[in-house]
Amino acid sequence: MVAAQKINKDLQEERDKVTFVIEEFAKWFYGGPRQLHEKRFLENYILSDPDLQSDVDPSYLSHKEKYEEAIRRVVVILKRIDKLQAEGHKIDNVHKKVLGSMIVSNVFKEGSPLTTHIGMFGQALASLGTPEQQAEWLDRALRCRIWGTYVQTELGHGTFVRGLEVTSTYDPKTKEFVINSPTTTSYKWWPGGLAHTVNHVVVFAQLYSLGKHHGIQPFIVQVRDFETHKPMKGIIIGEIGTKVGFNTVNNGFLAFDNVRIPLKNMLMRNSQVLENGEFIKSQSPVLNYGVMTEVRVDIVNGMAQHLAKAVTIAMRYSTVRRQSPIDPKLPEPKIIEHVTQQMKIFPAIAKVIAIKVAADKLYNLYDEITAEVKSGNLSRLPDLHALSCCLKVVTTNEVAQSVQICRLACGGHGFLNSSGFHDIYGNVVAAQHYEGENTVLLLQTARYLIKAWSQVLQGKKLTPSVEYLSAYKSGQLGKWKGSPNGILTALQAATAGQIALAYKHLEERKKTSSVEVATSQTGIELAKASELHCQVFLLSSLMWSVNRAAKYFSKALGEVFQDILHIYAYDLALRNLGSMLQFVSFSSADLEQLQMDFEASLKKFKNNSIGVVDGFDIPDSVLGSTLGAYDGDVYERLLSAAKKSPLNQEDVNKSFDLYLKPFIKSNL
Ligand SMILES: CCCCCCCC/C=C\CCCCCCCC(=O)SCCNC(=O)CCNC(=O)[C@H](O)C(C)(C)COP(=O)(O)OP(=O)(O)OC[C@H]1O[C@@H](n2cnc3c(N)ncnc32)[C@H](O)[C@@H]1OP(=O)(O)O
Ligand SMILES: Cc1cc2nc3c(=O)[nH]c(=O)nc-3n(C[C@H](O)[C@H](O)[C@H](O)COP(=O)(O)OP(=O)(O)OC[C@H]3O[C@@H](n4cnc5c(N)ncnc54)[C@H](O)[C@@H]3O)c2cc1C
Repeated sequence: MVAAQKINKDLQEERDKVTFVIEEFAKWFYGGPRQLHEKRFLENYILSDPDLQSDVDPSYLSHKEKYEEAIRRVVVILKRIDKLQAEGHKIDNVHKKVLGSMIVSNVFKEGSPLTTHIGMFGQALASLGTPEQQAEWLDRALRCRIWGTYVQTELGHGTFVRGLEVTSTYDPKTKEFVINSPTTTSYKWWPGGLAHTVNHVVVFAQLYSLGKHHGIQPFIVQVRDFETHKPMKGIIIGEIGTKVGFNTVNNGFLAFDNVRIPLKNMLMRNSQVLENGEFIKSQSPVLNYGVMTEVRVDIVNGMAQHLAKAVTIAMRYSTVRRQSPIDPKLPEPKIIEHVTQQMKIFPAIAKVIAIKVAADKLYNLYDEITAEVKSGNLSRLPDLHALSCCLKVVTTNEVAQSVQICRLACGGHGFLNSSGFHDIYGNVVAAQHYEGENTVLLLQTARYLIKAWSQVLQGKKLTPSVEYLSAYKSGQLGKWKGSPNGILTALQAATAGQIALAYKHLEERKKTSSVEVATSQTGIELAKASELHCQVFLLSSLMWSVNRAAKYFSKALGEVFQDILHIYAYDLALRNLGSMLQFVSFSSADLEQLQMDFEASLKKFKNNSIGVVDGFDIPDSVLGSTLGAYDGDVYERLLSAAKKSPLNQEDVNKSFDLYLKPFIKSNL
């Protein structure tokens, strides 16, 4: 990988201790040798374009310049993909594999204006459009010849989709829909790329036909002219301003002043409007929510990758950095020798793997269930919805927290933009807001859990992800054992106990209130239950995967997986003691032992920790960090990045002559 590179001595010393073959781990992490090879090929091919080698650090640019530079880079990459295809390389879905992945995360540190085109517009056409509509728009969209975005949220409503205000009224005389934004709160607000980038949108609006209301439906609208890129007639469009992160995503607003579109522009795979205005209902209104589910699944996978970047930086830096003698007779140690440093970083490494494994399982479930839905069987859609909602929430929350911990683990230097943490953090916390607010999504999962508990009470059989509720009801859970398996059982007991309590309080409240009010009043307990249920899923998926690894991988790698499982399980148990204590009996000796086991697991993993982050296989060109580069040349990189600051391009800044000097003189 880096044969010619001079590696920092301390880093090399730690790498020499690694007991497993890193390449074997990397192949597993990327889903197999072919996938790893393809990822590396694309990274090299795309990122080696000379036009991406510019010395411009976008963090020093103005808001407007940042956007313009982002669009320049988008086009460089699109041309590179065209070149790749012209040279005969056949890679399925190559635009998504490049522009919707970590490969470009250092090119677009604050997000890409094409992310929602890649991640949502195409999906909306594919899952909501008819074959004729796909023939008209999908291929051009996939080849990036038209650019679009997913326009749902309004100033006044994001969560409660049924409350959206934009209307689409069918006019049978002209066979057109008239799209209109009746109020200020009906301005569409937030969609990525909407402001100045896209020329098409899939917009969600309240459909009216022949005087009747037919709920929220999707429509495709051209918002900018192909030649001039000026807004089309009746389109009011712009940007919403700077944000905590995501500043090159070009999030926009949009209002419609009686914009007319032809009948064929309603995406009619599910519901339809006929020429005479007659409305044909879809099998289920939630079919229009499919794109959101797909993105929630993508987010879970994305979170593993963002955290992989953060832990790679923190781990390599902690190996290179030396500070504060532990034994006064010895030199200052690598900071990773401090056990508290291990406590910060190793559980975060374990989380990357747990989240990756959960994302893989969720992808499989998604593929299975969407195939069933396509053939008209919607019976397992609630399983997918419940799992994708809580995983989106818990992984974005956990990764946001862990990225912070990794940043703090790098001391002062972690606060520099050049460390890379700031941009990772901005991208991660954005995902706590978008694609369904986190509390709201937990409450969606809770609806499913309450139904499952009611089935348990009726003695019915449950789907595998909630089967543990039956085991709890029949008294099989609740005894503490300090192994990962015992921790899983204790967490299952805590979750089932929490669901049972929420159910009981819900039933009590239903005696005096409607079911909706009672559910709202029980929200705190319901959200807690969902969060715990998700932790059960994460731990059980990791256990399943680690046990499987024992069969398929070398003994050395199998042992590393076991170490990771132990760290993950102990850390999770320590963080959830409060919830477990309510439903599981512990002695104080049990808790003391748990703490000891956690500390021992950190120690055991230590020699392989650097190997695992190397196995995440993130090249420097993707990592983009002064602290985390493969060679560990931290201090030279920090200095050379600082020298690039525009303020350092001159000895004296003009503010001296303008302000400081006159002030000093006037006080003489
Ligand atoms: C460069 C590096 C890249 C790396 C990659 C990183 C990965 C990232 C990938 C990509 C990045 C993309 C970048 C940004 C994208 C952001 C995009 C957006 O934000 S688009 C807007 C999202 N908006 C929401 O999510 C609204 C949230 N609200 C809702 O979903 C609904 O309105 C909800 C569920 C809260 C309430 O809906 P009700 O009021 O209409 O319906 P009710 O009555 O509650 O539910 C009816 C039934 O339908 C089920 N349901 C609801 N949603 C469902 C669904 N999606 N699937 C199946 N069932 C669903 C419910 O559970 C309920 O079922 P029962 O009655 O309990 O049986
Ligand atoms: C970076 C970013 C990118 C985005 N990209 C897009 C995009 O491309 N396309 C698009 O259409 N949208 C996009 N959005 C919008 C996003 O999906 C919504 O902002 C998000 O779904 C949250 O909805 P909201 O803003 O209405 O929050 P609100 O619902 O107003 O949330 C505010 C508070 O109210 C609480 N609350 C609301 N309802 C309930 C309830 N039922 N029970 C309990 N508590 C409740 C929430 O928990 C929260 O604490 C984006 C947003 C961001 C931040």
